[in-house]
Amino acid sequence: MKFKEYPDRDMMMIDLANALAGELNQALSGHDAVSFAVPGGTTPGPVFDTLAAVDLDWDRVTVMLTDERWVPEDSKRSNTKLVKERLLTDKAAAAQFLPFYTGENSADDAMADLADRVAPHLPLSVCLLGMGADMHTASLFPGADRLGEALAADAPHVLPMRADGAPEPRITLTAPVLRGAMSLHVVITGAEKRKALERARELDDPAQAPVCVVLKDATVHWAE
Ligand SMILES: O=C1O[C@H](COP(=O)(O)O)[C@@H](O)[C@H](O)[C@H]1O
Repeated sequence: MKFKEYPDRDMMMIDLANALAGELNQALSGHDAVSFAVPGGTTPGPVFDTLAAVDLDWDRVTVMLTDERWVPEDSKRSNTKLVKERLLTDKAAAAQFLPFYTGENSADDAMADLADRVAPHLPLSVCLLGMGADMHTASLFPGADRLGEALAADAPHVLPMRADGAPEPRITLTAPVLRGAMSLHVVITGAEKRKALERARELDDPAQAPVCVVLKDATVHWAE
């Protein structure tokens, strides 16, 4: 794991956005189309604000979420809402977006079709993840109902997930997809998450600390 500590959050968000833009640009120089997976939640908004204004061949970039909450797009809890409002604006509005929430009754109903839609975009060119203080990443939560399946080497690309720590059902990219990304970053803030990261490294067990699935290959970005 590479760990980058920043003097403050503003510097981290700008620096990280520039690093992601550089990696997307490099991927675009070698491929006709590239994929970019991004987290939802409360942390990545400022990274998206900077990235959205970057000059890139965004029309050759497919953006997807690392995970989605099974709520309609107009819900405050929707990760799609965040991405549409903060990332897919300005220059990045030219990117393609691959939504996970389909409006079907449940994430289980959507899973097979969604796995087929994700497949052509793998391996992910660039993947940015968040992490919760409970050491979940994407929607791989400790104790989640299908965590074992999602951690398996032969896991499907996406799986529905329910967990005590998650107020609504989720759909998430699985461990092999996340681990297979050509470039992996995790963005976290605050003392609690830094402690959680240290705990995850001690445990070194994705069943207890799901973020461990990516830590070996990821750069973790942290600011107080
Ligand atoms: O529920 C989620 O949580 C994680 C972490 O979110 P944060 O609010 O603590 O930054 C996020 O990475 C994930 O995409 C989201 O669905």
